[in-house]
Amino acid sequence: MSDYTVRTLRPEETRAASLVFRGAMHLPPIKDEDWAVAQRLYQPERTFGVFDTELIGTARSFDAEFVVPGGRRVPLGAVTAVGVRSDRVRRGVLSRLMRAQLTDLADRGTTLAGLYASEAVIYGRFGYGPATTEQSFEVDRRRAVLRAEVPAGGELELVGPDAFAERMPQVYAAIAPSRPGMMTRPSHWWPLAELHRRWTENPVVMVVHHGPSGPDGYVIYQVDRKHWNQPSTLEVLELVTASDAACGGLWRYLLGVDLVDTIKLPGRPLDEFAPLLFTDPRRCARTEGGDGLWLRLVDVPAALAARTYEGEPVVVEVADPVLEDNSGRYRISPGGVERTDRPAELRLDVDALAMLYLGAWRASALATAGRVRAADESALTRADRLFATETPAWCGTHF
Ligand SMILES: CC(=O)SCCNC(=O)CCNC(=O)[C@H](O)C(C)(C)COP(=O)(O)OP(=O)(O)OC[C@H]1O[C@@H](n2cnc3c(N)ncnc32)[C@H](O)[C@@H]1OP(=O)(O)O
Repeated sequence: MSDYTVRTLRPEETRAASLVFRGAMHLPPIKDEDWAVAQRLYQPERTFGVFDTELIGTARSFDAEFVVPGGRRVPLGAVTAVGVRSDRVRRGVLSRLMRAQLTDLADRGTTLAGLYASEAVIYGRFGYGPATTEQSFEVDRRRAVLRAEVPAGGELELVGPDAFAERMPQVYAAIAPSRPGMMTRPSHWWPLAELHRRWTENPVVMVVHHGPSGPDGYVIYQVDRKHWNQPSTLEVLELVTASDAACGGLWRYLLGVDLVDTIKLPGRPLDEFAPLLFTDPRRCARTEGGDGLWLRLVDVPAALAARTYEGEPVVVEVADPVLEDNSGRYRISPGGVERTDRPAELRLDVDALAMLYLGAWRASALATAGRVRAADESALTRADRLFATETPAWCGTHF
């Protein structure tokens, strides 16, 4: 086994980290003219590197706030840009990075860590579990007709490219994050949106809906139209609405965009209502679905205490081999969460706890898969009720 050094990178080393990550993802290096923007993604002290003779693996995180069931916001470490050089994989480099990063996040008092996984087999062993589910739709724009009852909507504002960088953060902060699973977008996130606009061939368009008390919805999209006689697609990059009028107004707008055949709506929440808006719901067809945000409870007692519950108490024994302080028994009830010596009614690993945490998965389903071990059926029934949520969690922010 090689000797490795694992440490946080200095600002002048982040470009090498970007090169390692992008190489691992089969992406070209960031060009000189874009680096001034890209380097703003790097929150100081938050990029880890693994070295043998040189840098061979990296992972970074940035701070945000995350909405948990019940509406409270907790500190989130948003983990991204994970990559190991292809000639050094499967030698434990990622394992060292994950251990260092999680220990660091715990020392900083972070409650949760979150990431989007390139492959679903990577992060479970480090305590991450798929905690939100997303689905995608395609609207046959030329044949789709809105139902007459859909609200007309209020005033719309087309945000020009010059105003984008200023308006987007304002509008996002005013409307989101509202539902469980959403997160704030700190200064270390916004350069991603700017890089996307620089790198995409098709113009990115933002339209804001104004309600009686200010912005209450927006859509960001781009249209891919290769040639005048080929079908063209409008891809919705973001659609957030906080009122029925905003929803109706923005959908009327989208259907009215000329020269478009198909509207693609990727990464939507499980309770997406778009098909209900059309006289023929099949004109808004579900095309795919799968895992969205992966969560890791970094501080299990703080994370469990932050969300709300309904029903009867249950005693859960959590095993966390990476952050061992989390291991132990917790009595979870609507009145609060406490460590306890009472006998365990459910036993599970910390990655399975992440799958329960936002209500995406039920304890009884995890038990069927052997991921939760229950003393009896009643403990499962109580856990199903305790962790259930009214609104399916959805993040809507990629990083
Ligand atoms: C949040 C994000 O940034 S997602 C992007 C993640 N990055 C990528 O997908 C880029 C391409 N892939 C890579 O860079 C690397 O293969 C990584 C980062 C996924 C894994 O790095 P490695 O250093 O090879 O991982 P490491 O050797 O520590 O593996 C730990 C364990 O996970 C397993 N593992 C790691 N990656 C994979 C994988 N892609 N598929 C299957 N198993 C994997 C290993 O086999 C090992 O299992 P073991 O403990 O049973 O022996």
